[in-house]
Amino acid sequence: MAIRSGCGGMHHPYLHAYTQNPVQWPPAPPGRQAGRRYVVAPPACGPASTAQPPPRPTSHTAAVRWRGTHPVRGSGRTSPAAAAADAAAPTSSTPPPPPAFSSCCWEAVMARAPLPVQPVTAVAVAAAAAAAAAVTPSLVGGGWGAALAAAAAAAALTSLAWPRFATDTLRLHGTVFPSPATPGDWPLVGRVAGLAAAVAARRVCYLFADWRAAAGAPNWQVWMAGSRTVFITHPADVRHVLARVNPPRDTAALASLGLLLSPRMALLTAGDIHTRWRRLVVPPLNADRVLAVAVAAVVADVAGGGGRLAAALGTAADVADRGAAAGTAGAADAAAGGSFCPGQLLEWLTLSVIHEVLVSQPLPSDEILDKLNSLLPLFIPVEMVPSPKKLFAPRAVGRLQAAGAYFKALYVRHEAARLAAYEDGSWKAVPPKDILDVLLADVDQPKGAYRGDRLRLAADYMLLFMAGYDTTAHSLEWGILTLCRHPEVQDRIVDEVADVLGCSRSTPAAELPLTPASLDRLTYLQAVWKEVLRLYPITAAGPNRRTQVPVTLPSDGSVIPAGTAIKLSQFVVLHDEAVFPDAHAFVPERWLPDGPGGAAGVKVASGSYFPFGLGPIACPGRRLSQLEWKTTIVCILWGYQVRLATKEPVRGVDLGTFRPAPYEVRVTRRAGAPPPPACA
Ligand code: HEM
Repeated sequence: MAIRSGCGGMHHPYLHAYTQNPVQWPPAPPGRQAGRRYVVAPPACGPASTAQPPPRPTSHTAAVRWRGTHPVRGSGRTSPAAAAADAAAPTSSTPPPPPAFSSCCWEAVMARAPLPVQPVTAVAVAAAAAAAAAVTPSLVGGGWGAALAAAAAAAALTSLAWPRFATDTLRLHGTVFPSPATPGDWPLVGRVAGLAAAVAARRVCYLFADWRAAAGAPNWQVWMAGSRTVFITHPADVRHVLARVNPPRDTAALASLGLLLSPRMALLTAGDIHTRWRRLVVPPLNADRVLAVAVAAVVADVAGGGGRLAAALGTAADVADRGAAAGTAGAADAAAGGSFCPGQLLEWLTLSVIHEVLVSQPLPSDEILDKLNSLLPLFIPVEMVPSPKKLFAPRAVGRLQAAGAYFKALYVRHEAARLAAYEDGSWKAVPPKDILDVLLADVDQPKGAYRGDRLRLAADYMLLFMAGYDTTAHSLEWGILTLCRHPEVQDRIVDEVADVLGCSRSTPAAELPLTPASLDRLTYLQAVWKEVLRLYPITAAGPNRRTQVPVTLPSDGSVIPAGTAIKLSQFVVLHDEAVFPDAHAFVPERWLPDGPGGAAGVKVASGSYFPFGLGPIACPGRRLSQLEWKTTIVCILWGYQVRLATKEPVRGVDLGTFRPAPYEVRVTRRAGAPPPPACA
């Protein structure tokens, strides 16, 4: 049965989609869609390239010490199981046989040998500048000065106009994809203004969904200041590009991260250096003992005597109890502290967990959280200004660098303390107990991931803090919000915990037998987690990559030439009606074999599910985040029922990570729940 989200009238169509009236995707163009499945229409003019780019080399997993303790997923290689799953992917996504070459059209010829954009552009720009310099003095008088000014102006205009003309009109660079026919496209700068407005309004992922609707095709293109971005949202193409071709991330689109400490931060690197880093870090991040530490840290905060979230829940429930006894439940409760905003508490929780995982210590204060939170609003504006960014946004860059220096100092402190502990014997380096042990064991190894580069190591240390906290916190915010709207799902989760883990309702939440293995047995909870992340993917705008070789898309043989920026919008794919029937409704059952689509439906949905990315450089924190989410939800629901206290509709906010606008929850003690722990 489909369960619909229940928050009232919102403004944007895609926000509105989460209300009682889910909107349908606009129909796919003829030939692209049949029933629920994509079918491939033979191209009118067959593209030429039959050659697939060679798969990128994938890494081999696992530092020896951790072998056997981590799942293959995210370890940096494509496992045989993953390859088999890929091979068995639904028919909608199986690459069709390559179309035969037809010499009838120019595009097909160029698809076969797409010209690299930059050299052609450089020649056009130089020619325009030379012509302007030669002609201007004789036309308007003046000497070298006028000639130089004219050359510069001609070069600037040509570098904006030529790539678009060459690609869209002359068709020099592979397939021309449809462009969204929405207002806001200016001839020279393309959709820069529209994007800037969406950034300012924090609705970038919704803009991409608008573009998808306007383009009328799953893959489309937009121009921004002389460069083309191809958006790929056809599920088969997404899988092909991420899991098989695996182009590197578009470092130009992530340059602000490199300003923090080092442009050699793992997220910005590719090839061997990145492979070595993944081999070092991914296995321990997914090792059972590290995951068990994470689960225990969550239980301590949500259900333990001294936890912040536990305290907030307990206080709010006490107020509700008193209000109920005095007959004043409602606004009076809220005024008396009977409701709270979970956002900050969840960020504290997830940062505490990653702190434990990294350095085996509880988070000492709010300082690191404040530093990280102050960074996020800086990234997008710095990203939007041209390079050199220091020139165009000196203050924001200065603040980014100051934050980088803070994290470098933090790493240096942690390293010094750990080395001292090794020295005085209070901490054993072998076997490694946390990520800091793993990093320190490697840093000076001549064949290791870092080879003495401590600045890079500090940058990656910071990356783990950054990537590991707000993503999971927002997934929990979305989860709690969704559960507030669906009390019946709350009850079903509690029943499942009691049944599957064999727990009596009088067991305190802190004593539930929660481990990575036991949480894996909660299949309904798993379905709820997946569905929340489908409806609200945290990196909603999606991974961005840049092709290094020409890529032929399996859906229709379109060719994306080397050097093209591509975006794979999770928000669009994960709301695609062709793959997820009733895509804007909350339907956890779609992930259960006995749900509405049956086992086949689960298979189709799974084939297009990628909130953590896909392929060799997908998110290595998926499992950690999943366990944090499940543990938090179980610990909350075991003791309490949650309700939304905020009356207004809760909007989605895309600030690089996609989160709900702050909202308040009210909690009441669940009937039969054991008394809360005494506060430490
Ligand atoms: C709901 C939670 C999370 C979501 C939705 C998420 C999503 C993602 C996505 C989409 C990527 C990029 C994949 C690509 O480019 O194809 C990524 C990368 C990454 N994530 Fe996560 N993530 C989450 C939690 C975490 C956690 C808890 C950690 C903890 C360590 C983490 C660490 C990383 C790192 C280090 C990378 C870069 C990987 C690389 O460069 O190879 N993430 N994540």
